Amino acid sequence: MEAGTADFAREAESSQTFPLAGATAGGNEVSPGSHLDVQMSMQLSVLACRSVDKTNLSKYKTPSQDQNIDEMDENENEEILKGMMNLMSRRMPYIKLKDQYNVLKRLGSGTYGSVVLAEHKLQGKVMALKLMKKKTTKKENFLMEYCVSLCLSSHPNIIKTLPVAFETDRYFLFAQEQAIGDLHSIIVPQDGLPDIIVKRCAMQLAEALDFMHSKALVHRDVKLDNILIFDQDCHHIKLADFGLTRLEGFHISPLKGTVPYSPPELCTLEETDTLELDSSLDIWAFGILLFCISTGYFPWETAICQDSDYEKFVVWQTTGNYQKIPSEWKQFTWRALDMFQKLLAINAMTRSPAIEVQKYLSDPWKINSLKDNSNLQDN
Ligand SMILES: Nc1ncnc2c1ncn2[C@@H]1O[C@H](COP(=O)(O)OP(=O)(O)OP(=O)(O)O)[C@@H](O)[C@H]1O
Repeated sequence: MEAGTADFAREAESSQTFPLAGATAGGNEVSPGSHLDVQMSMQLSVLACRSVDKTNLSKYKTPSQDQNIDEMDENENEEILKGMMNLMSRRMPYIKLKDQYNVLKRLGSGTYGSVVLAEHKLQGKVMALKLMKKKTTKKENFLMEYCVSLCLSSHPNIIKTLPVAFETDRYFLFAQEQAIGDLHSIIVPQDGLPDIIVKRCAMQLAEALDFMHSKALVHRDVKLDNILIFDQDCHHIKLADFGLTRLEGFHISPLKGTVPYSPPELCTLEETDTLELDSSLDIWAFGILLFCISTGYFPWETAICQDSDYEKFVVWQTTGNYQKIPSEWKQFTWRALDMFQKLLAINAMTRSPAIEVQKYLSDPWKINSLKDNSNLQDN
């Protein structure tokens, strides 16, 4: 069994235990209620199981096969996603929200809609419902986000999407487990979070990104608001919002995604040009996010040379001259700087995989945390 297949199989089992509104055992009908039937959940999960795992394939490939395997990988994943979206599209129930759910409160909102806490009236199950306005959301994009979220949700650091999706007059909706907030809400501006919490977040996010990237999926919107927390000390955090997620190789236009997190190759893209999507885009955003949670601010606004903060970073990187370290980077230890240089490599081809951060977890990252440690030892 390929890595990841067991997770998806577990997902298939767990979706059978999720309360099903009026589903007939083994039948195809979806009740006027909102839950997917058992067979539908199984089909989705089986399709997800077939997803090719790049890390596993690479064990068997010779260098001359590289290109073919990558193409096969992406094509197969695309077919799987299309299959899931087709199934979903044909089975998605149409309901009146108020008939089946009590909306308890708003949990958050974003560019494409809002997220509310809701209780299923019959089953009493409480869940987060993501609502996307039909006026501004193509059904295809909704289905893509839902299917990608469902495929990835077996990972412990990715938000769990429930087999519940439906439409109302005004919205497309799907359900997820409820978090207590997002990383943005706990960052202390201009100060950041303590080293120990930053490293906790780094480790969990690296695992989530590594999992996505092994399925040839690129998140494209890694940012503070999209990291959901389950406790104030970040012992348990999860990557969320797969609205922009696409397969590697997809062509993206300039300025999709959030600017301070965008890598130079995207910021400098001409209006009419496109960029072939690659996981290195998420790695850059991950590096920026780690800087943000460590310091409480962004290292620069936009990764273009007209931005003086970014320009100083480029000079330091291209000259390799440690005398040229910009002041805001001097608060980090040599080890942390080494890690940041790998995540924020200006040349996208040389950026490390997210999981590289694991090598740095036993070192202090902030210089003031070194002082704190020595004070602790002195006492
Ligand atoms: N499962 C959840 N539990 C608790 N809060 C959530 C959950 N999902 C989302 N939120 C909150 O709602 C906010 C918006 O959610 P989300 O990012 O999914 O919406 P969006 O419209 O896709 O946003 P964006 O503008 O980033 O594309 C999040 O930043 C978070 O604060």
